Amino acid sequence: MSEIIALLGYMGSGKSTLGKALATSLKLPFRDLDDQIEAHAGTSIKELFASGGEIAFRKLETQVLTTEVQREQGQVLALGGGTPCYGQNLDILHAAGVKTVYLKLSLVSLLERLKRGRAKRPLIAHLTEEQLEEFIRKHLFERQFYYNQASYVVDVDGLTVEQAVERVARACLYSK
Ligand SMILES: Nc1ncnc2c1ncn2[C@@H]1O[C@H](COP(=O)(O)OP(=O)(O)O)[C@@H](O)[C@H]1O
Ligand SMILES: O=C(O)C1=C[C@@H](OP(=O)(O)O)[C@@H](O)[C@H](O)C1
Ligand SMILES: [Mg+2]
Repeated sequence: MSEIIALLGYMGSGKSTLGKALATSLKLPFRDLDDQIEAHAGTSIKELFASGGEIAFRKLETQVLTTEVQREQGQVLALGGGTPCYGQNLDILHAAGVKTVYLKLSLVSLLERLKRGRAKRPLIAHLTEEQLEEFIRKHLFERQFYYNQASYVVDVDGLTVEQAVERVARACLYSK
């Protein structure tokens, strides 16, 4: 079976950014599940949430994920923040032999990043800064149950992109 490394973690943890850099470093193709969903739907995530709501988005997410894990060629796949938390998605990943990596970041660091990056994320786009902190605290607590089931948990708090990539690569390549 092909080697697929999937990055998971909360919104803003760096899945898309580190995924691309990790793929370059490992000389593997890179795919972002959100981009694949947008390509499949022919519209943006924002529009998908606006037109069909989160339930429609989650259905499509599982559908596209199922296609992605069946690829023959190895790849680095950046998941969306909610991907491992819905339906059978975690089982789909692990049953296909995908190595999953949880990019773990503190609440403070996530908040700092998401204050600036919330516009393109429909789940938090409408929140004020104060509401954002409350929301992330609770949401992260709920989602950690799923994130902690990843094959590898890598603490990337305070690391540069290069440092984080090295740590993730080491975790995936040199441990069982
Ligand atoms: N060390 C770092 N590692 C990853 N992302 C970082 C880092 N420092 C700053 N960032 C920024 O944090 C944001 C992370 O967003 P992104 O990669 O889209 O995360 P995700 O896909 O997990 O939501 C980007 O704006 C990125 O430029
Ligand atoms: O956490 C979530 O439920 C979501 C995270 C987003 O991806 P990022 O984690 O890359 O922002 C995207 O899939 C969608 O907005 C829903
Ligand atoms: Mg992303």
